[in-house]
Amino acid sequence: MQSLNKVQLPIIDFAKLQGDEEQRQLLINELGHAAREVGFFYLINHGINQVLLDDVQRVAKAFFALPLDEKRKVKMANSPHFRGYNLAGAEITRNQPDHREQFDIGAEREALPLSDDAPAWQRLQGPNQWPDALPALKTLLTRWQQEMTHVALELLRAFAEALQLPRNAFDNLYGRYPNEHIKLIRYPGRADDQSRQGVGAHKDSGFLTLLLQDDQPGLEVEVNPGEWIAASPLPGSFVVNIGELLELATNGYLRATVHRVVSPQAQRERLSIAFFLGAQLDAVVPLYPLPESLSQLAQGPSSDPQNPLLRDVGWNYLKGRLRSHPEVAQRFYPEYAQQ
Ligand SMILES: O=C(O)CCC(=O)C(=O)O
Ligand SMILES: [Fe+2]
Repeated sequence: MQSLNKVQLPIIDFAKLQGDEEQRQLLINELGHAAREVGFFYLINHGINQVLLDDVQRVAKAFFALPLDEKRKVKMANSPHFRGYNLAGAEITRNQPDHREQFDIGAEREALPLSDDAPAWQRLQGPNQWPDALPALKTLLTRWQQEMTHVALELLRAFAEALQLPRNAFDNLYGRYPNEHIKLIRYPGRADDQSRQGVGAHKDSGFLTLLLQDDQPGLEVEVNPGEWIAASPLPGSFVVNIGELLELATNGYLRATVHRVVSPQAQRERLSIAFFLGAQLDAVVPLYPLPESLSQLAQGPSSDPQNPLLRDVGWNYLKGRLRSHPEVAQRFYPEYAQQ
């Protein structure tokens, strides 16, 4: 393990996208390299106001500080749409509990009226659960979701350019209804003799993830098999990583890199806010025709054999949610919980 506080991942300066043509090209090349070689990078000058970053972190902290009773009123186990609060230890990655407490929201939409033959993933759409005890949470996270979607989509278009595809190549995949997902996460400190799995090693399932972390280390990235480096906190930045949908869409040319979080030491805690940009639930991920110079480097998506990828976005997303949240699975999706 190398120094925990050194910044070792590439840094992408998003302001260059607004610069002259030379700067734009530079940024697009850097982005292509970062995504291909590491699959993780810091995004700086992303355009989201520091006041909003601070407000969202503050309200997330205030949420976790609510009495347990208030948090339980919005527990995820009540929601067929996988929205709401989970106690630390409730989520499972690689068959082990994750020691993190979390609050999930998604795109705020009405649940679909379901016919008997509707695919189960249609139940993923629906309203969020908001705590009455903290009305600012809804206001701030709704704004956060809008602004983050904007940044993520601009980034995705820059990715398309880096792949020498038309700028709007991915537009019809996320379509008018991108499947956004926000997770507020608190990692409690753990004693040395306890499991330190904050979240177990995994790939993210969507297109892109943008993560706002506080000043506590813990996030680690597997840059080569068995070689982990720290994604140390870099103030004002987002840590961005590629999800499985982009890996799938590029036949593995882009990497969805495995990562994990190691719990803080006892008496500490770590707070992070993840924004996952997914595709429209009814989309099917095609294989995009990359130019020869890129496609010859693509080796196929290196899917986790324990967790094969599906091109049908809704099914792929549902599969991930069922695996992570067995309580919701058993209550609302019993026919799939058995499998
Ligand atoms: O909290 C973090 O730093 C990372 C969280 C993460 O990887 C995830 O929730 O998918
Ligand atoms: Fe992740």
